[in-house]
Amino acid sequence: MSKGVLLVNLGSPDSTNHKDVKRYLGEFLMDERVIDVPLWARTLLVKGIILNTRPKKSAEAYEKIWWEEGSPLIVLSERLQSKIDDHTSVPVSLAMRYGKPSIMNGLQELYDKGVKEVLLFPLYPQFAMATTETILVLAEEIRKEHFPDMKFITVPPFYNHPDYIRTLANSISEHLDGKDFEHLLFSYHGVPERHIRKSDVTKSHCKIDGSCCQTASAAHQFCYRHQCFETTRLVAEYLKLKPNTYSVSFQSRLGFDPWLKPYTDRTIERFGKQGMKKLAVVTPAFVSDCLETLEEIAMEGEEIFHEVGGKDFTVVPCLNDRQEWVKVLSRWVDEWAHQTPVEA
Ligand SMILES: C=CC1=C(C)c2cc3[nH]c(cc4nc(cc5[nH]c(cc1n2)c(C)c5CCC(=O)O)C(CCC(=O)O)=C4C)c(C)c3C=C
Ligand SMILES: [Fe+2]
Ligand SMILES: [Fe+2]
Repeated sequence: MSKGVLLVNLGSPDSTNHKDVKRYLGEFLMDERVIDVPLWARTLLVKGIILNTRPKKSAEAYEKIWWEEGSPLIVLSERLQSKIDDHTSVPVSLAMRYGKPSIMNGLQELYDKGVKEVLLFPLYPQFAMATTETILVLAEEIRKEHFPDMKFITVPPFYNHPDYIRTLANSISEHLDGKDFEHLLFSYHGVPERHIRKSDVTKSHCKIDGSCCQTASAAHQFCYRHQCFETTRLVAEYLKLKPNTYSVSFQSRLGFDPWLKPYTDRTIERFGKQGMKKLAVVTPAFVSDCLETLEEIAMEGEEIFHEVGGKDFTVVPCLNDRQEWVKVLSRWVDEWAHQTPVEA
């Protein structure tokens, strides 16, 4: 059976104009796995409130980070896809969960090349209902309706995979080489605490307290918080970071519900107020630089740190199309592509 790969990332608006940003945010936030309330409440919240105010603020933010070629997230994802495609023996396509290129188009592109077995590859190291799960659910709906003879295999979250940990650790040490910093902050995209409880397959493990994520449980296969802590622990171990020289925080909170804590903005502020002068930040929930890393961390985060007396603020770029990362992903793809199927 002919094989191919579909890399899937989050997506961006088509441009920074208000109409495009509003359309993109509408599609994103009306996803029941992103704002997980009943349809009537989501419609009221998103169309009645958020879309009246947020697009202006978001468009201004996108304006600050937009490249001549387009959205950094899309451009960087395209570069990654093109390099993996060059390094592997099977066709590799790219899709976005929201906006363009769509998952439908990505699957069609592979189908037109004769692909019948697709490696679905969500570009998220850690599992979340708002990222990995929503991609898999939509892709399956499209498959059933349009490509019933296609078969899917899914790449699981790779938050603790030794290749990913090594690549991330090498990228951190390379970017911080020769830089004198007091603390390394691992800032992950946040999610509402409710999402963690919803994804708990045991229905009783995730208490979101000091210890649940460190106590072995079947829940951790789908626990975003556990997986963020594990990525951090393994990278810290690899880099031999000393205790208290690194920590975890969660960024990009939206709305009034409790999200995973501690919040990144408040953490940066606290560090500065405590007299810290040199802070480094890495954002391992994102494989490609995007609005959340280039604007929220590199611009807003730096401003907060400076306002409270901090001096050096260093941001480690995402893995993007880094050579070591391209090699790792290409090897994962080729290992899958050359597996001989086990006869039933
Ligand atoms: C309201 C809920 C949101 C949840 C839950 C959420 C989870 C989540 N998101 C990412 C990755 C990205 N998010 C990005 C932008 C972004 N995220 C939200 C909201 C939620 N995200 C909004 C409203 C936006 C748009 C921008 C804004 O108005 O602030 C991006 C950047 C996209 C880009 O074009 O650059 C990424 C990437 C993860 C990994 C995640 C859960 C783990
Ligand atoms: Fe987000
Ligand atoms: Fe947990």
